[in-house]
Amino acid sequence: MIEAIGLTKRYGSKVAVHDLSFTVRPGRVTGFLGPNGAGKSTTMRMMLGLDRPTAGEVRIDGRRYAELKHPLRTVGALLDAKWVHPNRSARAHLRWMARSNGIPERRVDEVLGMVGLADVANRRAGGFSLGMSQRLGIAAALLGDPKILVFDEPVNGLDPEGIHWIRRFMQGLAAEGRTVFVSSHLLSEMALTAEELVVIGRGELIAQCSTKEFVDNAGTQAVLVRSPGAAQLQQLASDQGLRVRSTDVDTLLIEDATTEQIGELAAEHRIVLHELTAQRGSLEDAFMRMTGNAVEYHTNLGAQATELTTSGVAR
Ligand SMILES: Nc1ncnc2c1ncn2[C@@H]1O[C@H](COP(=O)(O)OP(=O)(O)OP(=O)(O)O)[C@@H](O)[C@H]1O
Repeated sequence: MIEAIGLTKRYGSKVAVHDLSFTVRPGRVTGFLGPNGAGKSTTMRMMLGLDRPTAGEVRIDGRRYAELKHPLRTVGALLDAKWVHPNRSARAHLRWMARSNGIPERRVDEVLGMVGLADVANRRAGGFSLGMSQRLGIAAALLGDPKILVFDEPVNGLDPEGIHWIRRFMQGLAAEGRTVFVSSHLLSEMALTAEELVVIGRGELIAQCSTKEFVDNAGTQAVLVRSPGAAQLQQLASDQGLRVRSTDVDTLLIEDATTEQIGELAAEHRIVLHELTAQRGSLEDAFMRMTGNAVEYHTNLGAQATELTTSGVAR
């Protein structure tokens, strides 16, 4: 389990992370979601003892990183896939890491097999594609067989096959009972990968909840209606305070409404409907609205939900 408690990081006057508290539990993939610059990498670096918090702390199975007796056996991380000596082979790179951390060398071939790099184990890591480098980074994270894994944007720049592989691999690690914490700036990606989400914007917590709950709330709801009585229905819906756009003579788009609501309104006034369809706005657009600046967004997502003020600062 990973616990962030009141985590804050300032770089001079820049506040990268502010009073961030959340919990990451084992047995599922938890997505760490936020737009570029939201503070995900900074938070992950603090988790791994690579950056010192200005305030607050991170506990890994109840301890600070610096207190862990065998860090690599407790928590494995992929932060920067290109962090290898370019002239070393994949196997030599992992052997060097294993040796310096008291991990038996036989584990090297095990992890190379797990990530599908056994056939290229003796090739120069500097010549690896991004996808292969990511696999090597994951192999390094797995060397100590840790129960906790932290991956920073592992699918960035990968082709669909690479993305699919990493997604399935992370889900497999979680299914073994491990704690898997993975960052991304794409809600659509996290919706397919993670069961639980920690969402941040401008260094502050926006929500911690299940992915389903977040996605259900993130998409804007609208109802598309096609009807010979569109004009009358437009008037009725407007009278109820709904925002209605007419997209064609017989077609309306009614925002923040449900199909039940519009269907019943039409029935009450004996208006014939030819189509009644629920429409979802783009998930990414909704996500940017929720995490970006200059938005007023009220959410009741999860226990730790916060409310964004017009300046985008959570309170
Ligand atoms: N060493 C540093 N010195 C000054 N500012 C920094 C430093 N590291 C990060 N920042 C700033 O802190 C903020 C958070 O950055 P961070 O890299 O953690 O965000 P992120 O969510 O991981 O985004 P990205 O996906 O773009 O890396 C950004 O505004 C960034 O410019």
